[in-house]
Amino acid sequence: MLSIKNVTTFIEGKKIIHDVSLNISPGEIVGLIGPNGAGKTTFMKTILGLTKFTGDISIDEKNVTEDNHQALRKVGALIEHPAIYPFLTGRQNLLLYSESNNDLEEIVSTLKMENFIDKKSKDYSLGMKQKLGIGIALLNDPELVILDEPMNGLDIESTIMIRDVIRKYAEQGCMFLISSHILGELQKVMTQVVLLRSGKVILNRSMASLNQDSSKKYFVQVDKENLIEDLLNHNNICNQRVGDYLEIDSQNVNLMENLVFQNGLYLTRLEPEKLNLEEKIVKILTDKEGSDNEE
Ligand SMILES: Nc1ncnc2c1ncn2[C@@H]1O[C@H](COP(=O)(O)OP(=O)(O)OP(=O)(O)O)[C@@H](O)[C@H]1O
Repeated sequence: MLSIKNVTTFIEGKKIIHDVSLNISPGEIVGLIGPNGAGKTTFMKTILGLTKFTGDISIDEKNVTEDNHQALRKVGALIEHPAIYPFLTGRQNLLLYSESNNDLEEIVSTLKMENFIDKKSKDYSLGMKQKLGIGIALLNDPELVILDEPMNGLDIESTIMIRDVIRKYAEQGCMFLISSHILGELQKVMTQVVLLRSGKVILNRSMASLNQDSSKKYFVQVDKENLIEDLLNHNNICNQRVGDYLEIDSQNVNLMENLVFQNGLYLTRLEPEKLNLEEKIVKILTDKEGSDNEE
């Protein structure tokens, strides 16, 4: 378990991360999102003991401090640019970190790197470097893997492959913290979403609960459109016209259905509101902006 309690990070005396708390359990894939400059990379670096911070960070109850990285023994990371020696081959780069040859070979094959792994990495494309960087992060059976924008430079085939690899490792209990600007991509793998803004966590939710949330409102349409609004108003059911349908709260759906039935109307549409993740995030950020301005 990764446990982060009240962590505040300073860079050059400036507070970049503000009092963040977060837990990640084995098998969880946490997506870290937020606007440019929100502090995602800094937060990841802090977990890796690379910045000054106050608060507590522990991995399996071992504390991470700026000068004691023992707790990070089972942590793999790819932050910003992969740390690759350009005049070594990909395999030689992996060998610098690897504790087991079998594991190394498996990673080369899982990440489909056979056709370039024995060439000098100075000649690699962006995508090849990225795959090698992810390979280094996955070496030695890690308990936690931290990936900053892992899909950078990857083609569609490689993106799908990396997604499958992340899922496979998570199924075996590995924890992931992954940042990405491509929300749709993260959405396909993450089990929990953390939204950072100005160094503060403004959302930390499981994807399951976030998806449930979107069903708070329902769209309703009936055959005799002119009657339904009056019927709902008469029975104190709050509703709002949006184009050619009405929007009502989910707790009023049963009542509305009974009224429609009792009054001989026919429901032609009843659907939960489904915002996509991007719309939800924009809405959360805009709402937060509004409440900040009121403060
Ligand atoms: N070495 C540094 N010196 C000074 N300020 C820094 C340094 N590193 C980061 N910052 C500041 O910290 C804030 C957060 O930066 P960070 O790179 O963590 O954000 P981010 O969410 O990863 O951004 P992006 O999505 O653009 O990559 C920014 O205001 C940035 O200017």
